[in-house]
Amino acid sequence: MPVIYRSTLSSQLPFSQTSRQFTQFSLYHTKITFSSHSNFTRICCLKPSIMEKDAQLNPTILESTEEKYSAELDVAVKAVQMACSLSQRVQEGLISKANSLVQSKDDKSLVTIADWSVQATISWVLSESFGIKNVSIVAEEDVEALSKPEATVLLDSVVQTVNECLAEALQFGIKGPIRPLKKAEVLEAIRQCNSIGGPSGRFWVLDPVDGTLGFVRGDQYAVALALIEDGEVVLGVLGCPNYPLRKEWLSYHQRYYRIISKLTPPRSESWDKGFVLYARKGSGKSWMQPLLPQSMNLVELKSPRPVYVSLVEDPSLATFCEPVERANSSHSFTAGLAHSVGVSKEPLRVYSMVKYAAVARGDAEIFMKFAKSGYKEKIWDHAAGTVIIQEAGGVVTDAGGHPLNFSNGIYLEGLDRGIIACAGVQLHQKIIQAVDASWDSSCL
Ligand SMILES: Nc1ncnc2c1ncn2[C@@H]1O[C@H](COP(=O)(O)OS(=O)(=O)O)[C@@H](OP(=O)(O)O)[C@H]1O
Ligand SMILES: [Mg+2]
Ligand SMILES: [Mg+2]
Ligand SMILES: [Mg+2]
Repeated sequence: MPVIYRSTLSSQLPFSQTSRQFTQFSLYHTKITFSSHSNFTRICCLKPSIMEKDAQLNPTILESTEEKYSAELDVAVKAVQMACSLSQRVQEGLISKANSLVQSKDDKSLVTIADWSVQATISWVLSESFGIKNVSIVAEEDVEALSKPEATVLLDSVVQTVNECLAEALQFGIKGPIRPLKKAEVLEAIRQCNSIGGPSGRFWVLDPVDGTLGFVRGDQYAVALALIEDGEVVLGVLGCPNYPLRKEWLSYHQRYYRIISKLTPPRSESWDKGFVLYARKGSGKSWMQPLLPQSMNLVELKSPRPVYVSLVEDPSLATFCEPVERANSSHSFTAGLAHSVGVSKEPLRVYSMVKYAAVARGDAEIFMKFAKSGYKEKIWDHAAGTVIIQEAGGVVTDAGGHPLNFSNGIYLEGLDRGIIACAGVQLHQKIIQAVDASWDSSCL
């Protein structure tokens, strides 16, 4: 049973919260053995510089994580499975018809019927499952553009897409509505995601389609849902419908989607393309579940399996990933960092939080994002990915080495320069040092 232990030696350990993290620590130092007994945990350390002698941990069991949030996680995974199915269908339509149901927002970014439809669907499922009064959601999209008189066709498409998805809810283990939702109900479900987050209480964070640019280009995108309680991300669920079976295909971009969709009918088999990753804070594990193929129901789905970050520590063997668009992150700055720490492989440029998935699954060792000065990162672009990488054994901080702050509204307030996620502490430290060494001479 995963149990959180608080170590009396926490000041001496880089990781001190979970058994998985101890195991991770042991992998770096290979001199620690970890054993757990019924009421105490013992660490045997053969490296005197870390610990003088065998040591016992404080046996206080802070909390059994098995039960907490299990209902929320169950519903969240099912809701993201539904959202992946919905967005796959919309993406297939967009690509085959060069559809006009893509809009530009005021900030010139894109929004599609999938963004609104996923937001409405997940909002509806959460409210139905936990009661509308108990659900507070921070999410990316609003109803402004959809509510305009000239947006009737757009709204009709969203309503139809939501209802098609909810009609299949039972297949995903969710009770659907007794009749199709009306326009006003769909708008209300989207509008209800108007929480502004904050330091206390519980709220969900949703990016219905992360990487909308990748989505409209037939490429990678993600559906990201997280639960935050008292400022901490406690659950993360990340649907990656186009994540390929072979990691090398991640860099094929749209070509991959076109080739694969010709070779195999979409959603024909488990594990051929796409999955949902999820993690619960403190559990020490991140899990991967295949997407639910059409015509299969939940009980037939293959069991989830755990994922772990890569054990590669040597920068020359490491792969780093970053946003595709230069406008979203400085490619030249990260190229300089990579060079200075000895990363020689080509960067893996992929849309969306699929980059977090790549690190969590061990397909890449580093993710870096350095947005232009003045841009404020939103919590929904990072919450789910952060907890999933951490529980898979990795490290996620800002460029000053501080944890990301999800407790201050919709932005990652106080973010120091950029975001650095790594499979291991050593790579992470090297990059943080490289940022410090080169920041003043950068133009960021
Ligand atoms: N100027 C600027 N700088 C940095 N980041 C920005 C910027 N503008 C937008 N965004 C946010 O980036 C999200 C997409 O990030 P990606 O990593 O997918 O970028 S990229 O498309 O691969 O370049 C994207 O998420 P989605 O809108 O959900 O796609 C935005 O929240
Ligand atoms: Mg967007
Ligand atoms: Mg996003
Ligand atoms: Mg989005």
